[in-house]
Amino acid sequence: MPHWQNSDERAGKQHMKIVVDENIPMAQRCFGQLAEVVAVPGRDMDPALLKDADALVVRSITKVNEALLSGSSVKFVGTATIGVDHIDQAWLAANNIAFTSAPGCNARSVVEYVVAALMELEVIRDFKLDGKSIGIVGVGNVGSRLRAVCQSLGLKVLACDPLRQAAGETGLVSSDEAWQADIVTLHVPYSMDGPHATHHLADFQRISDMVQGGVLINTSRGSVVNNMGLSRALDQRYDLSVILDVWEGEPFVNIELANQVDIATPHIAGYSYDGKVRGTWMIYQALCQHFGVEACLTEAELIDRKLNLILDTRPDQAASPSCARDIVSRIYDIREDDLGLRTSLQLSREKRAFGFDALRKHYRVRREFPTVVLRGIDYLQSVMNESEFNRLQALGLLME
Ligand SMILES: NC(=O)c1ccc[n+]([C@@H]2O[C@H](COP(=O)([O-])OP(=O)(O)OC[C@H]3O[C@@H](n4cnc5c(N)ncnc54)[C@H](O)[C@@H]3O)[C@@H](O)[C@H]2O)c1
Ligand SMILES: O=C(O)[C@H](O)[C@H](O)COP(=O)(O)O
Repeated sequence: MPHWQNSDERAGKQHMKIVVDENIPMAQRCFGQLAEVVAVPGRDMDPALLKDADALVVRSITKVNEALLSGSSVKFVGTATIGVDHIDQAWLAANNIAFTSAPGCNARSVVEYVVAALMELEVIRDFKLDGKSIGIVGVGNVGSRLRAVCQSLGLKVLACDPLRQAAGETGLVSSDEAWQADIVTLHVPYSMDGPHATHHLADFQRISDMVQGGVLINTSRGSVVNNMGLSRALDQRYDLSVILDVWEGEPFVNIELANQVDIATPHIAGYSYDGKVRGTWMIYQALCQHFGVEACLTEAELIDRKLNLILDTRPDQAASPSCARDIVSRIYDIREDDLGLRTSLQLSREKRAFGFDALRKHYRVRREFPTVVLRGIDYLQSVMNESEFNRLQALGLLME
């Protein structure tokens, strides 16, 4: 395999062109080894730009289909995301264009979003996580990781996934059972066809039938929840709490609905720094393989060590934490995302969509819990009650 490491060899490869979404971190570092990299906003990808390109690497906002690629020289498409509903995979296959996504790349980030949201709910609502049941709908990369964390947190997990059940996986419940849990969280791909289509999986009736004081969380795709149906249900069910990261019609957000829900964020559940870098790296690996080049960068090499996070919790350091949420919010403060979206919704109608995109484009560095070193663990154990300390232990932080 060629291994283009020196600049002469790289220069010889400049005839290849890779078009990438400008919001893909480390794109130049990874793909620049192979080709000329042209970075553009994901919503501005057009056929003229792609006509002479060899590869295209997108995120979820670019629809990749015949209209975009017909007549182009693109032979490889990658999406640095988990979701693939923006890709016409059948058309790509029929036209001999290789395709790869980044399964699981930001799954941990979504899990941490859900945990942070539930801990926040304990502050903003009359809600206590202890002793609750959680229905996890969809037990793939995100759902299975979430199940493990929820079990460590002592929640009763009711996981449902009819496709996995049909394939013989045990320990799953029916959809109806999962929807009777205190908390219902959706982790399914978006699909409009087939027996397990997820379009409007959560509709007015499903939501209206939730248990008293129930919590609904959607981090999958906006249209998995019928947004109008949810809004109508909430008109009658003030007792329900809702956390929405994804919206029908993004980058537009239904303002009335946003005002009804407890936590509203701009599709950033998967936006950990680690998850994004991992997504780029996975596509880089696949692209190297496709073009017969040896991948010479490791995932770890892409992580900027200056961004490593050490939290010292001892009394002479920052304010003393009394509960797990105090620590979680220092690593990932979900209120910043909620406030950002709500502030953007006060912009004029024309600017709101730009506001949504801008929040995502300029997203802060958010590290995943297992990369964070937590110092002063003996001290924490002495100041926290046992159940809070146990919660903290369930989160996978590196404790010293
Ligand atoms: N908000 C974000 O930032 C963010 C980040 C990552 C992923 N996502 C979304 O979350 C989705 C799930 O991610 P994942 O990595 O777990 O995907 P995955 O493909 O690994 O798992 C999805 C699971 O859902 C199951 N499923 C399919 N239809 C179902 C149905 N009708 N009822 C119950 N289960 C069903 C599948 O069998 C599969 O096990 C992605 O497709 C993506 O759209 C959003
Ligand atoms: O499917 C995914 O991986 C996520 O929804 C992803 O984080 C969305 O981010 P985007 O591609 O829109 O930047």
